[in-house]
Amino acid sequence: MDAYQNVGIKRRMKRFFRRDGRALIFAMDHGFEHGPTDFEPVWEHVNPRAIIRKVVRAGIDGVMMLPGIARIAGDEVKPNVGLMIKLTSKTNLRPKEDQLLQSQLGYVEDAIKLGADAIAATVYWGSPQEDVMMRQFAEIASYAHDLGFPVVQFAYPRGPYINEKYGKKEDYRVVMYGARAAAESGADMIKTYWTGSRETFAKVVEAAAGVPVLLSGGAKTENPVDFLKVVWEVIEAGGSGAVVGRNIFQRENPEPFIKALLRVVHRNEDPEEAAKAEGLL
Ligand SMILES: O=C(COP(=O)(O)O)[C@@H](O)[C@H](O)[C@H](O)COP(=O)(O)O
Repeated sequence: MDAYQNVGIKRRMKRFFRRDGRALIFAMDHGFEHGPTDFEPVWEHVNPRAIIRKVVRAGIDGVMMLPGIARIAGDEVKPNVGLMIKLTSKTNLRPKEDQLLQSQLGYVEDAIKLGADAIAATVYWGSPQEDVMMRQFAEIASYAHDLGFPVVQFAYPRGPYINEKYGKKEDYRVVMYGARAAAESGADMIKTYWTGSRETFAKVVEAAAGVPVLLSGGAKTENPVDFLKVVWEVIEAGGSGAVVGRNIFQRENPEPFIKALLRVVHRNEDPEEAAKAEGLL
């Protein structure tokens, strides 16, 4: 028989993942992490209620946010949608030498009070401050797991030695290393970078040894089909879905785009066909 905690973790994972084991999650921590200028392309989306209402209406599986946004607008995340609360971040205003650190800005108890179904934290693998983030993640994960909550790691390889050794942080060997480190440190879900091809992303998924791997969206693509194609490759590679921010809230009309993404994630639809079906082409 499972321990109580395991039952809670499994049950809460299902708040995000459908029966096919995949999820499309909306990310909305940018006002803090990048600054409100990220919302300038469609300024009405600076209002968390306005954008969350749209993504929920479009059928999103989960929403990720920091505790303060959950306090302001968490009630827009309807009970059938998973709520992921992230407890670490940094501002873009920090001096450059401190940009490779995510600090803890909230507590597991508060995320639970706010109705979280999962708790998230970032680790910049390869950062000179990797040690701090590893400990932060360990503390958050240990406590959340004790209480039956799944923990999501944003496993982002970033640091000077990575650039020196591999040239870029998206090199599949680096992303694969971060995903493996996330799995070995006890994550229940992993969010990481696109590696540029289905073959290399498949290796990232394998390195994660059964822990679901989700794509971290990245900058908005001008042509929506370009992003749908990346998500399609992620799914074909065995990825479990995507966590998407700018590609959603920087679009004037995000609802048909989300519906097209859901077609790709949950129905393996061809990206162009999905875009056509939702009137994007
Ligand atoms: O990790 C984040 C930002 O990462 P970054 O430092 O911009 O690479 C998250 O805060 C975002 O929520 C995540 O990147 C998903 O949003 P998009 O990248 O799709 O906008």
